[in-house]
Amino acid sequence: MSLPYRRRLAELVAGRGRICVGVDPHENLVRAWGYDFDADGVERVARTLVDVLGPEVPVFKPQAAFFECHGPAGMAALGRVLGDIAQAGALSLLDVKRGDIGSTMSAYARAYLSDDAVLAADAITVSPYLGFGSLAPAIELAHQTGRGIYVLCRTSNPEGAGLQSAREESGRSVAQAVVDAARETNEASGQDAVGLVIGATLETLDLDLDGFAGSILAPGIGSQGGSVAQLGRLFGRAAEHVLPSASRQVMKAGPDANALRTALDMLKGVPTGA
Ligand SMILES: O=C(O)c1cc(=O)[nH]c(=O)n1[C@@H]1O[C@H](COP(=O)(O)O)[C@@H](O)[C@H]1O
Repeated sequence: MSLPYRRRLAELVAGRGRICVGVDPHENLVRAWGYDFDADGVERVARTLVDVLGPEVPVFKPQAAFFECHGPAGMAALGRVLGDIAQAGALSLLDVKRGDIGSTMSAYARAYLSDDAVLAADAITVSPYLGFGSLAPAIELAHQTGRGIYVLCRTSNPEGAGLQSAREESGRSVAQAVVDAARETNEASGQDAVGLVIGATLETLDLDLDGFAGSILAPGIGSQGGSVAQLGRLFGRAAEHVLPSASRQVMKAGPDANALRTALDMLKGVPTGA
């Protein structure tokens, strides 16, 4: 087993800064970079991005959807992108948002979190809305292989609030139940392999994150209106665990390498909140 994900992340963030760059080759972006929107175009954009920014970025988050929509050729391209990320010494957080009954979840876990997986990543995004307990096979494999999972908690999109802020009979919100289950899992394992996804677009934090020591992915920077400068105010003491994530905000600067580096520099410098 390699070092636990949380520890590898902390070491990389200490050296490269606290930022996650999303690899989301949208059709309009791929065309603006001068390519057709096919498996080849998506691969060129993604691999150029990783090639240019690789040494300065601790975590890349490829969005699987943009590769999956090109079928087997797109999936093969995704495999090469994951390989490039590893070559650059960065971590790959594959955004697949998987979630299913436990027996099926174990196959998804095997697809991304086992050492011999074709699409092995350092971490994946998962959905807890079939019940946090249904994620157990992914959590178990992540612990075994030193990988991580990020559990959707309070997402950046406006449609998420109704479901995620709904209350249990006890009065606790559904999203808070996710936080509590993640915290308990981390405390029991001592690995902090379970992270949370909490959107940078939230007006206020309607969650108690005290004692949560896993990584908190905060997508929604830039194109969705969130800003790195606001994260200290939004997350307070938990800000030290926050990994802000931006995709289009960086990628739209390409394909010029200097422009990509400038866009990345503008995103770095997250307040610690400590
Ligand atoms: O899990 C995610 O990464 C995610 C969660 C969330 O709450 N909101 C969210 O936007 N995302 C993903 O983060 C990326 C956002 O892209 P940009 O808006 O271009 O930075 C997309 O790949 C989304 O699927």
